[in-house]
Amino acid sequence: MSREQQAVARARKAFETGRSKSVEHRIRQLKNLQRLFTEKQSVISAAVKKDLNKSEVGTQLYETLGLEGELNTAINHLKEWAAPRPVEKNLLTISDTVYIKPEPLGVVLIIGAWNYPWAVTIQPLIGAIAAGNAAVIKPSEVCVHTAKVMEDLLPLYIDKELYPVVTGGVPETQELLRQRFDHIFYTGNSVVGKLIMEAAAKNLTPVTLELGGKSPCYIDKNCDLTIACRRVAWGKYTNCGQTCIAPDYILCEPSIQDRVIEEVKKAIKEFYTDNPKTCPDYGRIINQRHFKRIMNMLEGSTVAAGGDNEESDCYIAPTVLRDVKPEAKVMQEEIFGPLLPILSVSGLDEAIKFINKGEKPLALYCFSSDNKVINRMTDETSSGGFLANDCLVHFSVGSLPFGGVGNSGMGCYHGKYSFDQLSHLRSCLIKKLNMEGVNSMRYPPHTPKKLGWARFFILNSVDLGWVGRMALLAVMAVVAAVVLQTTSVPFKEKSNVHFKPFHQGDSEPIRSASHRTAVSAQWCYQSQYSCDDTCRDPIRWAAQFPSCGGLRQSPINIVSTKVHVNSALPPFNFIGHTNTINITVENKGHSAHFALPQSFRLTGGALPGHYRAAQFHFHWGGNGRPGSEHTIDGEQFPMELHIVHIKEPYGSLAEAEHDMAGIALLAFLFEESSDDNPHLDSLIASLGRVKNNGSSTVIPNFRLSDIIPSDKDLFSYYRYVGSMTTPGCEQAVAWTLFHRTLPISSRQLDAITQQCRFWTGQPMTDIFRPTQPLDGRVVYRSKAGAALGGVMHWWVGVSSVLLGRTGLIH
Ligand SMILES: NC(=O)c1ccc[n+]([C@@H]2O[C@H](COP(=O)([O-])OP(=O)(O)OC[C@H]3O[C@@H](n4cnc5c(N)ncnc54)[C@H](O)[C@@H]3O)[C@@H](O)[C@H]2O)c1
Ligand SMILES: CCCCCCCCCCCCC/C=C/C=O
Repeated sequence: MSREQQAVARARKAFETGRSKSVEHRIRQLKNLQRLFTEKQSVISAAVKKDLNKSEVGTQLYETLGLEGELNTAINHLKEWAAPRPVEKNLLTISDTVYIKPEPLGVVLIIGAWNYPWAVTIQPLIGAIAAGNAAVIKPSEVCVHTAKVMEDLLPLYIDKELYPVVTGGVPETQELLRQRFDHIFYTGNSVVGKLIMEAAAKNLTPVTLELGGKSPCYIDKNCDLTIACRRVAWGKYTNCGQTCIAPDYILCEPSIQDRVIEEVKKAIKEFYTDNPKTCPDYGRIINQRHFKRIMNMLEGSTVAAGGDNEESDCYIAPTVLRDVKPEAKVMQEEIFGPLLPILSVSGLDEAIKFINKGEKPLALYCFSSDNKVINRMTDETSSGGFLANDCLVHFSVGSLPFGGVGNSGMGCYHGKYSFDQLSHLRSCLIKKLNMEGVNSMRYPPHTPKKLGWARFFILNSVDLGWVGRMALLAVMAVVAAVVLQTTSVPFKEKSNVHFKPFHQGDSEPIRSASHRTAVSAQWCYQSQYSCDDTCRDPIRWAAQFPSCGGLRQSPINIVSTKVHVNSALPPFNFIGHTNTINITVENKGHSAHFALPQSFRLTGGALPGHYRAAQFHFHWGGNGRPGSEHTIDGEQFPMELHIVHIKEPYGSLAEAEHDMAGIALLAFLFEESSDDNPHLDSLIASLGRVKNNGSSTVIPNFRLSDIIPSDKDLFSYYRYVGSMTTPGCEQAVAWTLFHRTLPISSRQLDAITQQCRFWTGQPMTDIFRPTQPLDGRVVYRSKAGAALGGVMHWWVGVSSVLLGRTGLIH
């Protein structure tokens, strides 16, 4: 048996013991890797210095810092990633337990490249360990010193049977490729990528190919060229251009070429001094083969800056090439070195055409102050990743999938994507041996009538929460009976089927804090949108947050003559609202949130369960403009208060979002009064203390009952099912909009709207989402004196209306 065969066989045997599957074992191994990076930083850096002349700080900044971040994320989220993931169901599966169970694939082969030898080898390993696999690690032999350090150090920290390191070059890798793996994760060039895929095909082994290619960089004349060129120079010359996502070449109009050259030259000097050769932050070409390859590319091009080189030292200065033609040698393959060609294009149209003529790149960069240019570039091209006005940094955002498309690769990783990429996402459906009547529609003899029912059951997905599900089960039992009446298949079911919801914890992933931050950093209100700002305003939320384009979106315009009066909407019962407490208010970047304790609770109001308060916030306009989210008969009110409650036992919005009534939102509209509303004074004052995104303060001795009327006085309200009004627009909200308005003076309104700033620094005004289509939903209005007994009836009604949109139930 060859050394490679032995390593694979040992890893397989270790995998078969089952120990890699235990979440505790995975976390322990990841923590051991954390320890390695804490304890052996200097050994790691010394080897990388010898291989690529990277400084110790450079190695930390570009390689190990990212790994430490990935380790933290994996350790903190592993339980949630590995937990079963409940999915939406259709009516046929409503009483089943339907979920995705991530499971390990088996033994993964990781083949690393030399340019960021730690980042591209250990980052997939983190994913492989997190997903419960065994992994054979093959570092690049080109990075001689680093490969040796990996071979020596990894077995000292992690389970060496499960995760063996196999060193060697082409023959050793090919021997490994003759073994059977459950996944091959390769990083390197596209030519070898094809060989890897060919070898994998023999065993139908899935592959992830992290390849490279020529990543274009368009610089629009409409932008700050000093900043753009500094960022491009950083992206290009870091690691001497040997970065998979380095901007390969610049496309710009001829009129700005000279300025671009001057600005890039200035940045080179700023980063690497007048003599980059002696600068500790400027690297070297990995070996003489690559040195020669890069130098050959200069043939036929005009050097505008740099060009110095020394073969014995593998040194090539940061170099800029001007007036480069598409036929030039340097444009025929990925440069992977410190040459920066500039090609002339007549404008955006030609740049897009040029990019689309080439292979789909790993990264595409566009520098412009004009959102239209950036939008056209994203809309009309394709690439693994897209960055506007910066380079490289998307690699460090763990919530973004990193990977290529077409010739630049397949599959993706980083953060949870690494976990998913190296897991099998197994579909599970656990049915009970009852409710056979419902199945009769699929059993022969097949009839058009049964097909009609089958269409209804299959084409409707449901997301109704517990009470809704119970109601639908009742509907289904009736349907089953109807189907049976016409088919004479024996129906032996009891209609009181017990549905077992997931337990909190093993149910769904809690959305991570980093994810929420990423979400909040990208979207904006209409008032923030301007030519200079690239944020995503409400009409474009859905492009990034698909739920925002759903059919149950909020806010809405309520047409008072079209609401359905419903006597099954009883009053609420507020618990804790009269308590005096200290509350924290925080500027969240889009609005200010006033945190409420979970001891504040809500029942009644025909809500399907008990709810715990989470926070309240306001939506306002600015400069005398109204700012409510909901409108009544087209009228927008000065301000709107939302009190957010989460259904028990959910602990967060993420947990509640799959339940149609997982969130109960109480909304109050404000009307302008001539006198101040004294109860708002402390809130208004607190906003003055949280002017900027992220700032917070405490309001002492606060009582919610001071700003809203008591539950006894709140029997009159509108109810409909909708969504959160900010991204991700989760369609999980039972909305209650009270008839009773709250007073606020114009002076107070001005004070509120003039104090805070958005995350972008602009004044926080007009923070409301425009009203959304009703899309067939019904708005109900409560009728005073209703009885609690109608709750179930009411939710069945809501369900039927939603389902009735198909025309099958009325
Ligand atoms: N997408 C990414 O994340 C990423 C990251 C780094 C590098 N890259 C790309 O990788 C390329 C540079 O890396 P490289 O390919 O020079 O690295 P490399 O020479 O280190 O090769 C990569 C791996 O492939 C193995 N290998 C080489 N030839 C082989 C063969 N004939 N059969 C089997 N295995 C073989 C090597 O042993 C090595 O482990 C560039 O194109 C760059 O863009 C991509
Ligand atoms: C505040 C400092 C942020 C630094 C972020 C740097 C991210 C750059 C990542 C460079 C790429 C590293 C891995 C490259 C793989 C492909 O070759």
